[in-house]
Amino acid sequence: MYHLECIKCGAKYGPDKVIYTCSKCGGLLDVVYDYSEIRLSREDLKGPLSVWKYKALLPVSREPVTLKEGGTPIYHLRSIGKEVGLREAYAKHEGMNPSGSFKDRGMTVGVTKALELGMKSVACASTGNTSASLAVYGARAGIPVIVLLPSGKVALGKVAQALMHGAKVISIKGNFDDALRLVRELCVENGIYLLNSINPYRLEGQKTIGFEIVDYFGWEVPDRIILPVGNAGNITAIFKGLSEMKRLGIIDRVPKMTGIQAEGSAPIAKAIKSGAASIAVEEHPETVATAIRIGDPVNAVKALNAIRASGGTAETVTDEEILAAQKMLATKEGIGVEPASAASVAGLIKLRRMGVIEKDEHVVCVVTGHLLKDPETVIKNCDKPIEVEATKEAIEKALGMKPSIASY
Ligand SMILES: Cc1ncc(COP(=O)(O)O)c(C=O)c1O
Repeated sequence: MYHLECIKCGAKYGPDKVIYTCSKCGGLLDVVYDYSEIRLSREDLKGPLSVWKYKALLPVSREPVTLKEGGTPIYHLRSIGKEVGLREAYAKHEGMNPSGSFKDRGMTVGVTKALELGMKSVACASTGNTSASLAVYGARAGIPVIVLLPSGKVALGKVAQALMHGAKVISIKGNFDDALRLVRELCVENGIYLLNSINPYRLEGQKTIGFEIVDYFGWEVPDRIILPVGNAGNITAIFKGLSEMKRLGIIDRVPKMTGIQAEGSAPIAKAIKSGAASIAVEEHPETVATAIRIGDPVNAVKALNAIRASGGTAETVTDEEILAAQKMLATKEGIGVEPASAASVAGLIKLRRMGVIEKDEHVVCVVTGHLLKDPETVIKNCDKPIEVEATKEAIEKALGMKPSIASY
């Protein structure tokens, strides 16, 4: 059994209530299980990785709306690790989920919950990936999807997905924070189910990233998990899930949760660095990593706690560092990710060079979305294809080769 609980005033709500924040104090809600009832051991968790493998710690009872999400690969970062002097550096590639980002973990649970609650339509505001994922899972479930996007600031692949999977796409003349404020009002006033990460059920799905990481390493807990941070749902979710596993005796500690933000959009990193109790909202967030272009992260309170309680940290990286890390991952490791995802690896490089990450640490970077999500940024930052006549000689010349014998 489980209920919803306000993290601020402790008010409790039944699992069937459609509610996103505490109606008494406005605080964020958590899904809280009756942990004494959950019998779960390492023995019960044998078999391949997937979101629904961890059903005992997920808050739905009906058949899930699923596209076989989760089970994403973990890669050893041999070249990057060598370059920064870190043997145990890994990347978990969440771009290998059905819609190409980690959001699918939240949506398989969130959309299933929407059906369980009898909701007839779903909506979200999005920097792109949430909308793509919700469109996919709404289509799978057969319910209408509405998405609000900040006009001109969403990567092309993500808009294409939302459109093709049949969502009603509204582009607003404002930023993500405006879109989220508006969609919250829209949902509450019109009985539409809100599936942004303020919805605690969505975060339950996302916590399975952490489960899969410790499961993959044979329940050996990495020293640190590094994530890009936007609305701060993911870092919060992974911390919650791993804290639950610790409570159940499946693991013995929780990794240092480490959040990376783009320099122009960094309210959480700034609060961590200054020791402030709460964030100062960034009115005009800006970064090439549009997925994390968020000035007023809705899960800030939870994220600050996750970082501090785990002994982690937060850091900023420049757009140049993000794009350089994206290129390094692509060309030196064969791992294709979108800019926001590369922020975690840019953060790894920076924190290692600063000496914050020690050389014998075991570190996992979560790379959150696939390279093809944002083709425009790639095209802007790579050499253009070389156009030549359709002859072997022209190709050889373009490749700087000596003309072959046959052409004499
Ligand atoms: C690719 C990618 N990385 C990171 C994030 C940030 O995740 P969160 O909002 O949970 O901090 C997002 C959010 O949209 C994203 O799409």
